[in-house]
Amino acid sequence: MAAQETRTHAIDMNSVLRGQGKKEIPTEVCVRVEDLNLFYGQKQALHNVTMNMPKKRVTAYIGPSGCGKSTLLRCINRMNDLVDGVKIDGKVLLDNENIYDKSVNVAALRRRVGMVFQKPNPFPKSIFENVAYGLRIQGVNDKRVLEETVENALRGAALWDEMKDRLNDNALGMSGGQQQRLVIARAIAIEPEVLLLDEPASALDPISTLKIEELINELKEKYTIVIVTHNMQQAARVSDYTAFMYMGELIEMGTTSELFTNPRKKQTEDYITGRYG
Ligand SMILES: Nc1ncnc2c1ncn2[C@@H]1O[C@H](COP(=O)(O)OP(=O)(O)OP(=O)(O)O)[C@@H](O)[C@H]1O
Repeated sequence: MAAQETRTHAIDMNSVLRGQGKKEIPTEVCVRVEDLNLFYGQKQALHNVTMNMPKKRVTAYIGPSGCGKSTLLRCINRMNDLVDGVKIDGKVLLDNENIYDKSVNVAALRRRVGMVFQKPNPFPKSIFENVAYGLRIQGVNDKRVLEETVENALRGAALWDEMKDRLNDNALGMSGGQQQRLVIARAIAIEPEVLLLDEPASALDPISTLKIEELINELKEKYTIVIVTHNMQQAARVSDYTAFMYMGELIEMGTTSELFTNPRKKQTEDYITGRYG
């Protein structure tokens, strides 16, 4: 696997990520977006977006407010289906299967593609029950299985040591940063393949932000992560690949180091050098 990945980088990772230059999908691509257009009523919010998101890597979406980052992110677990008047054409392939096919079970899809929002949204339940929630709705009630899963998920979200003696406390009593890690624990408890993070640290203080960033770095060993961020330093710190969007279009995507040090498009350069946005 590692050798294969290295080879693909050598081919030209930029063209592979944009879905150009190669007809077949490289095996390590987890999510591929293909000719995606999205309309909110009459307003087109995404224009012909094509990109690949590699498996077990972090891909960041950056771009000015309103450019379509969250809209694109929400296409990956069909959250936009919940918005009235949305029309989507094109494909989003998860492990080569189009998640917009009629046969797809959306609830099952959302188990494979977990999502964490800008504001932590724990349920008004105990810490334990927040993390066990996904299993409970799948009908799992075995105490041992639940305890094991909750512990593993809290460890995975770097919360176990802080919370192991407070599992029965109400989650709403946790700090914002702890709540955000709890929500991540809730998402990983059901072992998704992909984690979508929509500005997960923007409501947090710098120390909690750092913890989330460290966590993202650990989580990518197991999950494919896609993160929307307003913060370019954060994208540079946490992501392997960065996609720059502008007015609903994907302008450029590449490895994070290339995009920030050697952007190919003037619009990208203007944005990362602070000339607009
Ligand atoms: N539910 C909705 N109904 C109608 N228009 C929407 C809806 N959600 C987003 N939009 C519009 O789609 C465009 C893209 O919005 P989106 O939230 O995806 O951008 P963004 O890049 O994530 O912005 P921000 O960085 O400010 O969160 C914007 O013009 C926005 O007003």
